[in-house]
Amino acid sequence: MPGNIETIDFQGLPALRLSTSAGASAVVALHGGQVLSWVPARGRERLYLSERAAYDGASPIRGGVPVCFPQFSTLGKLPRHGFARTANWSVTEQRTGDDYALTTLELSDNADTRALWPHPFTLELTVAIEGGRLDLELEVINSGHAPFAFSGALHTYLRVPEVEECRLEGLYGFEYRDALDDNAIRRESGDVLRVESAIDRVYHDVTRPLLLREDGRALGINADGFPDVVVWNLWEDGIAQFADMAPTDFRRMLCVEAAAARQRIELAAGESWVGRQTLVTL
Ligand SMILES: O=P(O)(O)OC[C@H]1O[C@H](O)[C@H](O)[C@@H](O)[C@@H]1O
Repeated sequence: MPGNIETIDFQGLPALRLSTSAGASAVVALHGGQVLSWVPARGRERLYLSERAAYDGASPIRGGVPVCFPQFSTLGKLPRHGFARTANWSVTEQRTGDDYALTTLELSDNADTRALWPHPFTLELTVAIEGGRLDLELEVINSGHAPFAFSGALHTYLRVPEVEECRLEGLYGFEYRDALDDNAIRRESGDVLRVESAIDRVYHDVTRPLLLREDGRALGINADGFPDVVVWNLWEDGIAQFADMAPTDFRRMLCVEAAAARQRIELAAGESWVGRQTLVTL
């Protein structure tokens, strides 16, 4: 039996469900072009999706993999994380094979995006599942006649059994900006990052794949094109300020984001840029 892709209704929003013969699956909402679920073959859900997430078709959905574009966080004048995560994307490709399923969603400039950001562009997000692997590829195309610059991220919310038991490896020696310490620039001194309090850091120019070890299992996290890695968890006091997350959910999630957050990426007219994030169960 080959892989399968079906159109579904997810909490009232149109979405695609991808599945493979080995039992892997993913759900991708057209709202935001957002992956909401990923279950690897012989595994369990690996993405955090809040039970209190809003599905009103206008708000960002809390969890999964929001696409932040053309602005990461508040690094500019646009709404936080830009407009791609609240825009309606369309499906341009669906492909399945014996052991994989793949879809591409697209978002191009329109009156709403041009009112906020005056540039012609196309975004293509390709989501592919195969065995224990999720591949996300974001292509940014400058379809206009002038250069533009953007920042952004694949804002991946990983579901973890207990955040304090997790160990994130691979960040040793990299410089980071600490948003919770007046944006101080520091250098990671530990081989292993343990999250035991609120964290909001942008690690710069990370050139190694990361490994998230949890109780008895591990996830490889690799990025390409995106220079930075954001690690984010609100912890107890922080999450209390968020209406769309349950108070104890800080224990169930850890954002490890593939990002272009330190410097904007310049894209000449007619040029394109590609960034990827791959998650692999180990
Ligand atoms: O609440 P949101 O707009 O989705 O942003 C959620 C978070 O995204 C990133 O990880 C930023 O580093 C955080 O500072 C921000 O709070």
